[in-house]
Amino acid sequence: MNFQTSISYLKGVGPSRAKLLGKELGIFTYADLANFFPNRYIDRTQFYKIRDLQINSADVQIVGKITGVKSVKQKRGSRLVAQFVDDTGHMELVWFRGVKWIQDSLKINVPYVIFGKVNFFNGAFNMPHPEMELLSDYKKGFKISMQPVYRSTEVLSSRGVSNRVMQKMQQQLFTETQGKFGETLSEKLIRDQGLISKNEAMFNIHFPQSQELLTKARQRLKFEELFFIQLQLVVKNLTNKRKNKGFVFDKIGDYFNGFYSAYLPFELTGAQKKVVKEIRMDLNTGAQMNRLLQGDVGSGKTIVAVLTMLMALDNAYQTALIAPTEILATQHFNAIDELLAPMNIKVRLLTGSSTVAQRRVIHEELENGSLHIIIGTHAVFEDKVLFKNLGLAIIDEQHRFGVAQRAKMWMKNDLPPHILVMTATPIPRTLAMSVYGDLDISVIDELPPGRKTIKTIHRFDSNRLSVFKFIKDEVGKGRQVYVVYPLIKESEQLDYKDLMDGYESISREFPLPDYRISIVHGKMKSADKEYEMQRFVKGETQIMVATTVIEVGVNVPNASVMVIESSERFGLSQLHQLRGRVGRGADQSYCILLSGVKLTKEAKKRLQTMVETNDGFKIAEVDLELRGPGDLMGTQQSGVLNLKIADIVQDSQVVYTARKAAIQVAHSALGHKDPAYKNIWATFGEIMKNRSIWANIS
Ligand SMILES: Nc1ncnc2c1ncn2[C@@H]1O[C@H](COP(=O)(O)OP(=O)(O)OP(=O)(O)O)[C@@H](O)[C@H]1O
Repeated sequence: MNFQTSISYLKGVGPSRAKLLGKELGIFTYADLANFFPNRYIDRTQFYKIRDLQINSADVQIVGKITGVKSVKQKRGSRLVAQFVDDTGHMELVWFRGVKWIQDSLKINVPYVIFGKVNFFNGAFNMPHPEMELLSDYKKGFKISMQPVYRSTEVLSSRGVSNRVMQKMQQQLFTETQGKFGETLSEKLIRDQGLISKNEAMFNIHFPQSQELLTKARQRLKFEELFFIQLQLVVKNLTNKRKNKGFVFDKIGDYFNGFYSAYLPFELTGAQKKVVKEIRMDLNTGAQMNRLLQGDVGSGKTIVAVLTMLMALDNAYQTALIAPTEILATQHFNAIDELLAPMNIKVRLLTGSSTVAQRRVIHEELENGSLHIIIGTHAVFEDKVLFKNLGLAIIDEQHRFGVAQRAKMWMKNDLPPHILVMTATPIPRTLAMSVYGDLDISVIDELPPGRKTIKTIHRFDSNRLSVFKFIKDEVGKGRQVYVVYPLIKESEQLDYKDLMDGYESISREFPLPDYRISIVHGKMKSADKEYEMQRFVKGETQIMVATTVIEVGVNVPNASVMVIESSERFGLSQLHQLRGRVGRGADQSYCILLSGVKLTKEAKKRLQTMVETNDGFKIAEVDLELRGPGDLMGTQQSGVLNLKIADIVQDSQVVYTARKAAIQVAHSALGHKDPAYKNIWATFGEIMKNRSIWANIS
């Protein structure tokens, strides 16, 4: 027997229960069972007397005997009622399910320990479906000061795996294995982090000997869990650096210097400079860059992208910039083309709407190398698109591109291009560390100077007229305004109706010829969308009515008001992204959140957070608290976050320390003399399976 042995061999389990455990709880082996931790504990140090019972007392434990059992017919089926007594009084135990089976198994006049919730009915106390065990068995079990409660056993208790059965299986496991798990952390790490040993932690998590030991057990297991996640990510990052050789961009030449000295439209912020430096260092190491660039909305990522492209150009390499939507790709193209206009650099746009003739030219120029920068959507990923020498791929908005697509970029050349992923959706640091821990991360944590904080106001729908009045005043001052409607897949039709109704009422309120209105939504042809967008960008229209297609990246500095309709239906990061469409110029900007009066607790918190802060990272933290990490990152990455005991929000401090420790251990493993680590890169999977090996490294 070892910990990889099938659970069906554990005494008392057998094939059919093993199947149930596997299917419902993912427990296949001894190790799986041992790592199936309780999710809460009940104090079972206390024993009650029947005399002291009160109505609705929960978690009551009593020692007594059954004096008689009868089954009572009721409308449907029957219920089983047992008389239960101790030396102070009597009460009833009641069952509504499994009557026959329970009736046969109950023993009369033998001491039991019963546990459960107490009700009062027909002048007597009763306990429905008590957990019960013969006192003699109870005394034989492991001593514990708190009773563990295992997740999901409620669902399975009617199928033979009650909490009590789960506890018994754990006891059996600890008896058979003597609870010898093998240490997975080094002595030094255990000492430095003030942890208890693996065996002690595992025992106390299932059989807490005291509150103090339980706390320590949880600490130890949380650290271990986060440590091994970080270790995997850190090793993956180091492995990639070794394995994925990259182009060496060692020249900073005329393109970069020429642009920087003559055409940079503004002084870079300190944060932008820092990030450019980080990227420059990456490009020069001989390894492929895999860097995530996080910057809040409007923090100025575009210029960083441009400077990186110029580094590629100075070393005679091409660049591809890929955006998730056509609007965004077009906008990037316009911005970058304009920035680079005075330079002798060829930039082109490739999207789903590019014509066959345009594509032909682009394909040709990319292949012969005369095209320096291609900006586009997924169309750039197509197999037909070949590059002469793609040296850099910049990917905007990581969330919307699968990692597979990222990998596909690599196949376009002998060596993979350097990769810079940009995201305007701030991710809390702990989450970024856990999900993107294999990437290097840069953060632009400073906004360009002179930005005025956007004033955010929450108003109920009934105040719409005063909001219209406000819009009129702003438009009167020459500003432009967005009015955004939600578009949720499930109620798409209704949403479109809301949008069109809204458009109509705004058209009535803001009539021609004084006002001109654009409308953009997902059902329009992309050429029409583009046309409407451009009218707004050029200032030909003053109001833009839209769905969330404008969520990311749209840059119209003259727009100073963002009105969000039904704002209670948006997620926090979406609200923040939308708000980021204003406040991009020198004027005071406003975000008005309209909502109904009835708000859920969470919706209230979201709107309140928006009113209180403009800081994307703070907003991301609240979002993480409200939604949990799985939801935040989408199912795609939730695997990494499928944590057994740690919690990325609550245990953020542990994430930091675990990462620090993992970096140290990974580097030590690299320099380790033992042959087991010699080729750590190749054998990592094996070393992860047998985690005890890591206990030898510090
Ligand atoms: N250092 C700077 N000083 C002054 N203005 C700047 C600076 N950096 C960027 N800007 C300006 O700030 C605005 C926002 O920059 P940019 O579009 O690059 O933001 P972003 O990070 O891409 O934001 P988003 O993700 O919201 O599009 C642009 O108008 C840009 O010209």
